[in-house]
Amino acid sequence: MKIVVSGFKGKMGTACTNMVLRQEDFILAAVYDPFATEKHLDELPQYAGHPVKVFSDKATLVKEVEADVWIDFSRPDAAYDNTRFALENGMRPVIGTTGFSSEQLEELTNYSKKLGLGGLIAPNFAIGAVLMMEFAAKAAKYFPDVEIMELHHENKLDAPSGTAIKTAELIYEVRGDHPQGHPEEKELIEGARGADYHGMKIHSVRLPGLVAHQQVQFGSAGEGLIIRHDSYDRDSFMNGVALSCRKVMEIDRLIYGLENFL
Ligand SMILES: NC(=O)C1=CN([C@@H]2O[C@H](COP(=O)(O)OP(=O)(O)OC[C@H]3O[C@@H](n4cnc5c(N)ncnc54)[C@H](OP(=O)(O)O)[C@@H]3O)[C@@H](O)[C@H]2O)C=CC1
Ligand SMILES: O=C(O)C1=N[C@H](C(=O)O)C[C@H](O)C1
Repeated sequence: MKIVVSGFKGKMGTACTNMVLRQEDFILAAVYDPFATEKHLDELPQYAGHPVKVFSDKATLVKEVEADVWIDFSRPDAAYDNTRFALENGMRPVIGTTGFSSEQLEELTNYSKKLGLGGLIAPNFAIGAVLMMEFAAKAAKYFPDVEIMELHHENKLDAPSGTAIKTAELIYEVRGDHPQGHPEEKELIEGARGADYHGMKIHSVRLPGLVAHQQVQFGSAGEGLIIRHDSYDRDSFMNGVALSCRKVMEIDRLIYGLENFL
């Protein structure tokens, strides 16, 4: 299977290129980044002995390279364009980049169906994070009062995280709208109670030293329940990305969420 890694210079892009090079049935056909130069390959030890084409221009890439899968870990503001581009050019998208609106997800899904091309957009590729979301949705049936705290490294561009949004969506499916806290509560400093998603609060923490962590905290009369997941290392996402590259070859439309492959 021939794979392009988009955003290859980044933290996740670097982990993905290493992962692709480690898999016997994967070929790293090309790497893409709008700001890349050949010099970047020389600087990256993981490419030693592997002739890989580097592109800073998508149009040139598709003229010179044929690939089955487009892995993308770039920026929230590039996620839609890159996914659309992959589909338009016959590459199955495996997208970890966050920041899609629900309208964009719907449009891309419809487009992939028209083309009959498989793909996946997943806000989190760590198996433990998928389980955390499923457990949280299950608990919400019995514990409708919940707050989500997501904690990430200080270079993260989007807040709340894609994982927190997906978790909130799953919980909303179970419990619906549910105002929380005192009806007369007032924020003395704006934002003190976090973001509000159908009554549930989402808090975003950004600190050096963190990777990706989320705590879903439930409260009920006289008891509490905390479901927590920690990614200590970006390797935590790689089994999910590798699995998804194989699975998108077997389906004929774009899907949202790694849980669909587990
Ligand atoms: N789904 C999941 O499991 C996970 C998702 N993520 C998501 O992946 C994304 C990337 O995260 P991370 O690797 O930490 O970020 P980084 O900032 O480390 O890497 C992003 C890279 O993308 C490059 N880039 C900028 N614009 C484009 C573009 N238009 N096309 C392709 N590449 C581009 C950047 O280049 P430059 O620096 O020169 O601008 C940078 O090298 C984020 O949205 C994050 O939330 C992260 C971890 C797990
Ligand atoms: O930016 C990150 O690092 C991560 N982004 C994803 C998200 O927004 O949920 C997945 C994971 O939390 C790491």
